[in-house]
Order: sequence, then structure tokens, then C-alpha cells
Amino acid sequence: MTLPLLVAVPADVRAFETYVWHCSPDTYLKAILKGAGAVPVIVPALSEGFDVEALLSRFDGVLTTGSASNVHPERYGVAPSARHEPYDRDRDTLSVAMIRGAVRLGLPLLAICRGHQELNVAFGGTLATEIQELDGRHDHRAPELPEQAERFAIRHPVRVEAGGRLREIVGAEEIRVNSLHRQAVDRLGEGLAVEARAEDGTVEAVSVAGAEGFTLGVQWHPEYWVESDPASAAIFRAFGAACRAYRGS
Ligand SMILES: N[C@@H](CCC(=O)NCCCC(=O)O)C(=O)O
Repeated sequence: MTLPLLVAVPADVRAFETYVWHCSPDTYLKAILKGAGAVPVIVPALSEGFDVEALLSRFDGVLTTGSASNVHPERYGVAPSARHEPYDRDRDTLSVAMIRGAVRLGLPLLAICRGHQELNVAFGGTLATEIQELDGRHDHRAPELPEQAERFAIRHPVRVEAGGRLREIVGAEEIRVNSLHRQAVDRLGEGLAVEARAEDGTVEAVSVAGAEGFTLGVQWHPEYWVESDPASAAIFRAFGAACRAYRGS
């Protein structure tokens, strides 16, 4: 029997009906299955109760998802304000630990949107909030439309840096991406390399320079169109291949 590839996904913590849930949107889980050929495993945000790096030794990759919640600004030395809310501090704790552990172990890491921001913070970087209010910046928030497919519609170009990991994956100097965020990388984390930028300079993708394993953070959402958009499919294919290679290593 061949053991399936397993990808760890840190849960969000949400209150719903009369319970607190540890959960993750199905679009990421389906993209891991269909795009990377791996089985997603949601890890509850209870990392005070277990050794995260020991847990990661049971996995072949890590994917950190997007979320409407924001990384708590105290994690990057900024005083909290209503402009940084809503928070999910248990998600912060688990996700940052999984990111650092994955990079240390050489475990493939794909970090998406909030996950991309967590990657930057995990390496000592900072985030800007409400970037649409900053001079010269575009509005990167989701359009206020009812249909999810309209909110996640592909709508702006990003320039892919020459010679980087992402350029190798997508094979193009420009791709078009979707955008559903109001925060973004401000000061780049120690040892991170910019892999793509939007026209307004927003950092849209990063990698960990010199990392042993596959590491890619993207501000957009390749999971949403993984079955129809070539660049999205290429990202998940490369992540899956890295997980298979890691399993074989
Ligand atoms: N909260 C952060 C990260 C944004 C993000 O992960 N968006 C995912 C989709 C959220 C939605 O459905 O609205 C930020 O705002 O920058």
C-alpha cells in the first residue's frame, strides 16, 4: 500500500453556532488534493499542547491558507488598533511555528495570502495595513460582489522577478492574479527574496533565499483557479512535486 502524501494545514479558529471550530476553507483543501496530489490534514490551532516540529516530521509539506483575519501586529512590533482587526492569535502561533519548522526541516512550504504575510512575519518582517489608503497603492481588497467566483476573479498583473523560483515555475515575466487583501508586506523579512510585485510595488510573492526545500509565499489565491488557470496549476504542481521529492528523500 502506498502511503498518500500528507500536507499539514494550520486551522483558523472560528465561533459558529454554540461552538468554537478549528477549520479551513475547502478551496485550499481541494487544491492540495487535485493540484498537488496530496491529502490535506487540518492541524488544530492548539500548538501549546504539542511539539510542532515533531508533528511536522509526519508530513510531506505545509500549506498556510488565507483568512479574513490578520496577524496580530504585536508579532511585528506594531501597536494593535481597530485597523488591524480581526485577529486569530491561536492561528498566528501555530502557523508561524509551522512555517519556521518547515523551513528548518526542508519541508516544502506554500504560503497563501495570510499565509504569505505570516511567512514574512515569521522571518522578522512587518506588515502594512489598509494599504489601499497609502499613496500610490491600488485597492487590493476583494470586490464587494455577492458571488465568490467574482470576489476571487483574476484581475491584475504581477511582474515575476527574473531568475527566481516563481519565474521557473510559471515560465513567464508577467502573470495575472486575483487579489483579496488589505494588508501587505512592509519591511521584508530577513533572508526572504521578492519573487513578484504588483504594479504599485506591493510584494506579491516571496521565497526563502537559500532554503533547502521548496518555499513560496504568494499574496494571491492560486488555490481558487487551480483547475483552470495555468499559473495557479503550475504552482500547485510544483508544490506537489516538491512534496513527492521530500517523501523520497
Ligand atoms: N487578512 C489579510 C489576508 C487576506 C486573505 O488571506 N484573504 C483571503 C480571503 C479573505 C476573504 O474571503 O475576504 C489581509 O486582509 O491582508
